[in-house]
Amino acid sequence: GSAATTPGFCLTFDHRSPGSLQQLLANVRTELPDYYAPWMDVAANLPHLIEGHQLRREVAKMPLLSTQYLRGHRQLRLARLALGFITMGYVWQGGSRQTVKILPRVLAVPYCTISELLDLPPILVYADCVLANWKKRDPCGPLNVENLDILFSFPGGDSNKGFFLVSLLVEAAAATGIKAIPMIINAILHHDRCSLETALQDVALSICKMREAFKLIHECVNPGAFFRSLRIYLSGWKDSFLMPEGLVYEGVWDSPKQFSGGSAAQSSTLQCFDVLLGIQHRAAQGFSAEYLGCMRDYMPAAHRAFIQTLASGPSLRQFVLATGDAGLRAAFNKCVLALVDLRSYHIQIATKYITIPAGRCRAEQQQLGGCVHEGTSVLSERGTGGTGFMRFLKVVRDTTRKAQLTEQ
Ligand code: HEM
Ligand SMILES: N#Cc1ccc(NC(=O)NCc2cnc3scc(C#CC4CC4)n23)cc1
Repeated sequence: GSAATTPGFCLTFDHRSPGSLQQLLANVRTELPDYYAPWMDVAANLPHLIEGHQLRREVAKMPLLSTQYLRGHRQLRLARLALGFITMGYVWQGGSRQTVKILPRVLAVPYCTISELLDLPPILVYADCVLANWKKRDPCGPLNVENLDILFSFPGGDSNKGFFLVSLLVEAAAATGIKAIPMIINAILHHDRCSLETALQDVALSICKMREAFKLIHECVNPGAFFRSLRIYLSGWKDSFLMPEGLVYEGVWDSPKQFSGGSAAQSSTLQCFDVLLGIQHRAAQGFSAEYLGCMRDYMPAAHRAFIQTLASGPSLRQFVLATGDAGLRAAFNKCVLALVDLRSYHIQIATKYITIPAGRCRAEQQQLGGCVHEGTSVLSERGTGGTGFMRFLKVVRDTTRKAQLTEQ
């Protein structure tokens, strides 16, 4: 990873060049020993097995495999990705009507063993289905939608691919901003205003590029497919009225355990920029502060450590204010406003892909049979089309806006 050159304050992060990550996921089957074919075949066939109501039967036929033949971080991440998709498919295959209360030991035992090794919870997280769930068609080609594909999918067709790949491209656009962070810390420690201003401009530009990448969502994801299908499979079993006790991990723990549904609050990029800019999401409505904080436990250990290191380092806000330099204040505020802009755009997308389909669904509910109404993460409230998450997104956006530096 890249590190600041200043002794004693070393920022490193586990960013892989796309090349090596693409080696990891080049061909899912060959990437793991054949011994693991039972997992990979079911995971690669998940939409078909779920739609054909065969998933339970396939899992019942699965042997209990040992994790000892998995070699290195990449194979552990790939095995975890496959088992995570199968687990979510297994729990939510019957929608919210027939939820499963027990995860069979042939899944639970290896899934919890690998999760323990990777210091991640035994539930699908953002680092699985966005950060590790992709490969390049042409290994030497560019990182764009045409040359990318996802490895595993839920029912919901191409909208799966759109949702996960657009998120990945937004993350990729953040890379230059994240790489500027060690330079910023260095510039603060060396009182180097010029380098600091340049690095802040890189961060602002990177966040603008993230917003550009976001636009792809409109052509790659269908609101109905997202709301009625994909989001069900991302749901968790913590504070869930559908699974009030949580899930029994057979052969691992003898009482049910609760884990939060997948959320992009598990994305480390925006949390990095928040910490860099000193944006603290207060406990307004009791969600945003601890929710964003808790979600750090659902991030890869290296990402969690990077955020912690950043949070314990010198304060960029204090430094910029102390210099009284208008140019630095302007560069800092440009980063904050770029984040506000990104979050505002994201709220519009959440409205198009959740609030509106939820309203339509509720209208249908009055006429015809019901439709599922519960969000993936703990934020959404049942029946109200998940207004809990909308309040959360707006509080986070408004807190970001208040973080601008005014002349002291
Ligand atoms: C169909 C498209 C999308 C919908 C419906 C959507 C919806 C949501 C919802 C409901 C939340 C609240 C927390 C949660 O439940 O996860 C959220 C949070 C978040 N989403 Fe998305 N989102 C979408 C696309 C994206 C994309 C492409 C990104 C880019 C990385 C993204 C980044 C985030 C982040 C970083 C958060 C945490 C809150 C914040 O930091 O502002 N979202 N999103
Ligand atoms: N009703 C309702 C309602 C519907 C959806 C949600 N939340 C939701 O989909 N969160 C995930 C999310 C949000 N933004 C982004 S980018 C990439 C991801 C992802 C992922 C995988 C899960 C790890 N996400 C809340 C309520």
